[in-house]
Amino acid sequence: MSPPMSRAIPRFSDTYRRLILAAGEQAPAVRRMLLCFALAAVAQGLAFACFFPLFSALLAEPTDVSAVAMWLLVMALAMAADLLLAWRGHAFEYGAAVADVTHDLRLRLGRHLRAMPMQSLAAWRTGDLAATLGGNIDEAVAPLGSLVQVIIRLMVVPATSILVTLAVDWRMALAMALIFPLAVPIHRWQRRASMAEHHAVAEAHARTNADIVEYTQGLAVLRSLGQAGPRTARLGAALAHLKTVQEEAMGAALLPTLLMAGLVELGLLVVLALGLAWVTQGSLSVAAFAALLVVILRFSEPLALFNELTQVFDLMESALLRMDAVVAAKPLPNLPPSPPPRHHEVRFEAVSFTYAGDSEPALKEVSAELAERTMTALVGPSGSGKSTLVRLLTRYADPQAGTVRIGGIDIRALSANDLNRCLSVVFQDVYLFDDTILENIRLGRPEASDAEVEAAARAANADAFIRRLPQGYRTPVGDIGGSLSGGERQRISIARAILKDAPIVVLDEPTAALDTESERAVQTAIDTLVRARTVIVIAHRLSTIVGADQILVFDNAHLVERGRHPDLLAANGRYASLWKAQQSAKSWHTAATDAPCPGKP
Ligand SMILES: Nc1ncnc2c1ncn2[C@@H]1O[C@H](COP(=O)(O)OP(=O)(O)OP(=O)(O)O)[C@@H](O)[C@H]1O
Repeated sequence: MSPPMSRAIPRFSDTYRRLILAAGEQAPAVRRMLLCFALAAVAQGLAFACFFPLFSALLAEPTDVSAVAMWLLVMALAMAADLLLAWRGHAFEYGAAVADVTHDLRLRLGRHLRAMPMQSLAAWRTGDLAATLGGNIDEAVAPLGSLVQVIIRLMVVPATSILVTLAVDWRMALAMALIFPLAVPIHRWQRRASMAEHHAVAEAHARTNADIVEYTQGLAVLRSLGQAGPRTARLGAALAHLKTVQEEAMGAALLPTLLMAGLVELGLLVVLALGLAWVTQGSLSVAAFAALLVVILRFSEPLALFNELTQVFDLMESALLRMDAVVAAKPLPNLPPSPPPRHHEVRFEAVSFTYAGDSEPALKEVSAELAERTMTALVGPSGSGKSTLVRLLTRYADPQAGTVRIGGIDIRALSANDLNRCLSVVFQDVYLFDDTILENIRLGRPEASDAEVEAAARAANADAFIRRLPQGYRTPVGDIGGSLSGGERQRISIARAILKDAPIVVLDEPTAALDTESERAVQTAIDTLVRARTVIVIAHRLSTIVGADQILVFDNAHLVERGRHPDLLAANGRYASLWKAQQSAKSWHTAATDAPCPGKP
């Protein structure tokens, strides 16, 4: 999904404001470009207006040669000014500025993504974000020069011509302006339809994009589950939806466009009829009428295309809106800054948290103290709030009530860098980037030397298998990604954490999905990582945490028990029943595997 967006017809002034915002540091250049286009259009309007005196001088008896020459000169000067100003405006488009705007915009949106709370980021699907950061930026910026120039011209040239004509003959000006009162509602109707369709097309695009990314990323899993076919059908449905929406969009825009073209033709006929009547009556000179026809023909044709042009404009608007939605996600508010903590015990003080959109809290008034250099295990049934507690420590989001402290300091007073330096998180799913193994480990501490990376890998029990890879540490993950086992990926992730050397380590049960042999190798790596650190481990298999200094037992968003393994067993409460359930499942499993296979002696 992506955040909702407004569907009102955008005013040109709104698009202008968004464009200037999107242009960032290049905003003055964009403003200059728009001004040049507007002035060029005024110059063109003035050039057209010269037809009236020019034709009058030309058709006078006898021909007023000096006046003809003068008006031709004025016309030529106005046209030269038009050309010069338009060229000046285009210099922006053809210069590096458009590339600069696009580049800056990507960087700025990237910075927003980094500062965006993880909870807001999680609301976007990956493909959706990729479409916004990739395609939408180009859609918003690329048409800037040519499109804006044409639209400005279409609005300013007729307006200027009409104003000048007003000074010559108010009836002709009125006749020329006849087209506009009817054109405005048709134009608004067309834009309303086109805006709705553009949103639908943009959403369908984003959905298809996200589906394609998900499909390709999950293809291995889908194949293993035999679901590649059914899922392809789902992707096919998304593509079919996109096609339908695109067809509808074209259909919806057609009628207003045809009406507009018809209206312009009708306006021409009316002006023609009126002009002829006035000429016959003798209240309008033939020269003025001829000039009127030239001018009106010159701008009526592009006016008929105005609707089609504004559709591209709406595409730009829709892209700008999607970027606005990224920018609208504000970073979490910080308290007045504090220096980094000097010790690293963790305290949760009456913390309550409800996810955006959920009605039930995920944590309710949880208070716990995790002493420095001790191991705390979080246990409890699925959905009881264990991961949420850890997320609050990483500032995935801030709790609605209560405080999280490291070394006595409210984490909202720590800079993102200081908080990040305090924490290493080892997840169950390890993400490896498309780079070498060496660089993947170096992510833990980018300034680490090769020797330090290798030392971390040795400590994480990963050195031996890395050296067996075709190019050792310099093997690109893309070449071997699929052939690394879960345990090997896990050890790369632990090597990262060892290299990072953060005082607090969070383990999201990294051995849960491993076979016994990999588990042993990873456990050795973990033992090195957690030495002399404050450790929080989310555990599903209670047998792995019997030695923990403290076990926090969660149930339905509440912290219901705490203590060491033997004490909790003796208390015979929630933990004891979880333990008994796991033990009996284990003995049932052993009994089942010990039993002879049916049909075998
Ligand atoms: N991103 C999210 N958006 C909305 N609700 C969420 C989100 N993540 C978790 N929840 C809800 O919050 C509650 C606590 O979830 P949490 O992941 O903290 O539980 P858990 O104990 O870690 O579960 P598990 O052992 O299955 O990982 C659950 O009801 C869950 O559905």
